[in-house]
Amino acid sequence: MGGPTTEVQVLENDDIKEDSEEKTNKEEERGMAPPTANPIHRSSSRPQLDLSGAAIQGNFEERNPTILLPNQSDDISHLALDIGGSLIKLVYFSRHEDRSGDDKRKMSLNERLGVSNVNRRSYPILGGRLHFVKFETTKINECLDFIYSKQLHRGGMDSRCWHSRAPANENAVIKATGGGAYKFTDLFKEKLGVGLDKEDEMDCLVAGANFLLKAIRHEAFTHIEGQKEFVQIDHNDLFPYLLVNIGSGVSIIKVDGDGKFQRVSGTNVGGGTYWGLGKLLTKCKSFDELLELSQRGDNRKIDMLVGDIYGGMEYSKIGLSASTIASSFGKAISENKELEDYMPEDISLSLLRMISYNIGQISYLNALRFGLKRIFFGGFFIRGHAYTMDTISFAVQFWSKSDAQAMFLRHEGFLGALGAFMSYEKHGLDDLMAHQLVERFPMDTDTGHKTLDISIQGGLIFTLCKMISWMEKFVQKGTEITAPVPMAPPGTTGLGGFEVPSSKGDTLRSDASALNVGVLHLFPTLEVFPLLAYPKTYEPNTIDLSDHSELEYWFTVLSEHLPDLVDKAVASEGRTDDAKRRGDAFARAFSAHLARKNKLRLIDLLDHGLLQEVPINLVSEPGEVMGDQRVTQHEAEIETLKVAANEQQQTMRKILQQLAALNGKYDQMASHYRPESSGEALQWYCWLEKIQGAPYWEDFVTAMHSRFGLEDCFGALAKLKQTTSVKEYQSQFERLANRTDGLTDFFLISCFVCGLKEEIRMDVQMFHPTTLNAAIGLARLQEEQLITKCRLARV
Ligand SMILES: Nc1ncnc2c1ncn2[C@@H]1O[C@H](COP(=O)(O)OP(=O)(O)O)[C@@H](O)[C@H]1O
Ligand SMILES: CC(C)(COP(=O)(O)O)[C@@H](O)C(=O)NCCC(=O)O
Repeated sequence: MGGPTTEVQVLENDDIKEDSEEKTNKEEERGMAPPTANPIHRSSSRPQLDLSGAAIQGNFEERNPTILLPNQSDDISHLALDIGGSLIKLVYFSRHEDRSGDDKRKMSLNERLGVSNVNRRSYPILGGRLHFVKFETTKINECLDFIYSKQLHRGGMDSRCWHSRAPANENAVIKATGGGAYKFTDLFKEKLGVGLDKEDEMDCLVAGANFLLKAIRHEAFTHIEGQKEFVQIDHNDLFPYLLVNIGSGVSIIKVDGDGKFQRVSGTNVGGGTYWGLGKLLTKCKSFDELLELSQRGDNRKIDMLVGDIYGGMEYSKIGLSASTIASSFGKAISENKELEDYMPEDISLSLLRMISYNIGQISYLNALRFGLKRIFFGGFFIRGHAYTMDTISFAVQFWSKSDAQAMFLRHEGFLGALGAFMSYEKHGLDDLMAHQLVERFPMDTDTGHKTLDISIQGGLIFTLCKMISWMEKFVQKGTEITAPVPMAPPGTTGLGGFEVPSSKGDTLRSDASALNVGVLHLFPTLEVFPLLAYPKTYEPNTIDLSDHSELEYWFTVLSEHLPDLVDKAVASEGRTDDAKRRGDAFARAFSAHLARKNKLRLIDLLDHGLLQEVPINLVSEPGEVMGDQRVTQHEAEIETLKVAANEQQQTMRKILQQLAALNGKYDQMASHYRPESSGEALQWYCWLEKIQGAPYWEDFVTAMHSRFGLEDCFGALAKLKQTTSVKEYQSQFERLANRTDGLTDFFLISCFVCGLKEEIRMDVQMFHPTTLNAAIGLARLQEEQLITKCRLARV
């Protein structure tokens, strides 16, 4: 891999194109310092960063997945950098509104209905994501171009539009850590017109690791003999631990708390050594190429084993089997061979094993010094590579006799950059109370709104789409919850023997993965409106808000007095930090709720918990035995959707009743799909309810379909099978997919791949495509190969 060294997790080509087009219109010269801007500034009134409820967005296999910040209300425009010896790491925040590519097609509900969010100014519901991007340090200009094209140094594209006439800020700074923060200060000033506000590298590594370990579920995992298992971290029992950051060099840090740590050791044999030596010895052009080579290598061709020294025997007295490596690269001295006589594959594997094992061993010895049992490994040397992790784990396990455990982090290389990002707000992580706020006020991951609230306002098809998309997320959540969380120490694998490991990391997963399966927290609680004086005797349905002026009145009262209300609530709890945080979260959730002002009863305005808790244990796990058949992941998902849909009947009934109250919304929806049906839908629904009562969801959808002839695109999509060429299948699939809305990429890819002919599907599945385009491309490739094979066979 010579060229594609830039690995961007979320960037889509369209984005680059679009951004740079806009840019060339506005700026004449590429790479010049910007004349005007809304730069990231340093001021005491800087908007607050809210990391509460942070959760990974992406499937379990994805590395460096984006992190959702569902409760981020202030419009922050943070970008932070870690400029290391080998790579530059960027972490930046984007709001949900900052849509790109596909998202732009999907209008927000309010846009569709022409409703403006009146509360936005006082309590904007933003939410957003943390993005993770990396570049080679030697190609720093690409990084500068990226920042420039996205205007990240000025707070992102949107802010530029809003404030394009704002004067330049001479003191604009970006938080940066790593050696490059010193080395490249002038370059950043010259090219982007911003200063680099330097943060200590070790401080940042520790802050980033603590954040991930405390606040992000499914971040840490063990990797033993090819088996990856997530580790549940107990926030209250995290410290002390050993943090080993394997970057160009290796830093070994004993972490005792937030901001409490000591760099206890390090080694200069690290990632830079593997990449540097490997490049010289194999002539590889990129790190990934070197890593890929190792997957086909056999280190015994070049490593000297105990058996080579002991004439095929083991040295059992000191516990060394014949296959134990006695000396890495040792065979090269005793054989009359030149470098060219060795396979680059074998050299790469031997080197990788030597360095990984050595780091694992040194790390354990340091853990032993301080009596630590848990060692977390970060840094981009690891690159999520199975063999590297297995080797490190093996070394720790072997030398500690299974007493210590090696664990890895999904955001392995971004610890420093995350720490720098967090240094914009230097608050302790103990403040965060991870997951708490989001559980109280669950947000929709795409919109930042409460999950089902948004569905209630929408047209029915939109609601249906949202439900399905929501249920997919629910499935994901359910799987997370029901998945076993191993805490037991790993077993031993043998007596010092280091056979050629079975797993060399079969496929090197691309970093540029952008699966969009979010994590929702589905535990809303029904609570009495906080400031009711006499909750027990309050009869909520006394005021009918079908009178528009009544509605306006109550709406104004509730929204205008929201700040006072929150203030009183916070004061009633002694203005503690916790009370303030909860007050703020309540205000945001409640203002979103009020934005749905087409409510008829006061109770609806006051009630911000429509959803009842959904029983999670109904979710079937992939691979679970159903009757005689093991269901595939996809089938399990569909099954789960059905189960979840049935479980939702009661809730759906409520929602449908409310939908009926939203005068004309049915008609909007129906006319959208069949213009001539305008005006009929509400009438039809009233009649339906009259003859059979509020319908169950499935009955309703069926009735709706037969009455208005709406196509069940979702069902059809899930059932669609390839019968002719991939091209034809692709067209059919796209036709149906175009008529749906709100389906996640994960669902679409899964449907597409499952519908492929078996001989094509198997190969496509092997590559775990992370975008629909990739899946289509792979399917076509596989089809071509099959055709060629057939042709050749005939010849
Ligand atoms: N695409 C890549 N290009 C170069 N090195 C990479 C790449 N991916 C992983 N690495 C490995 O990661 C190491 C750098 O890790 P990192 O944590 O970024 O450290 P640093 O801060 O020193 O740059 C490199 O020395 C190399 O071993
Ligand atoms: C100097 C460094 C902290 C720089 O960090 P890096 O860019 O490698 O991530 C690191 O390379 C290191 O800790 N090297 C090991 C030096 C030693 O202890 O021998």
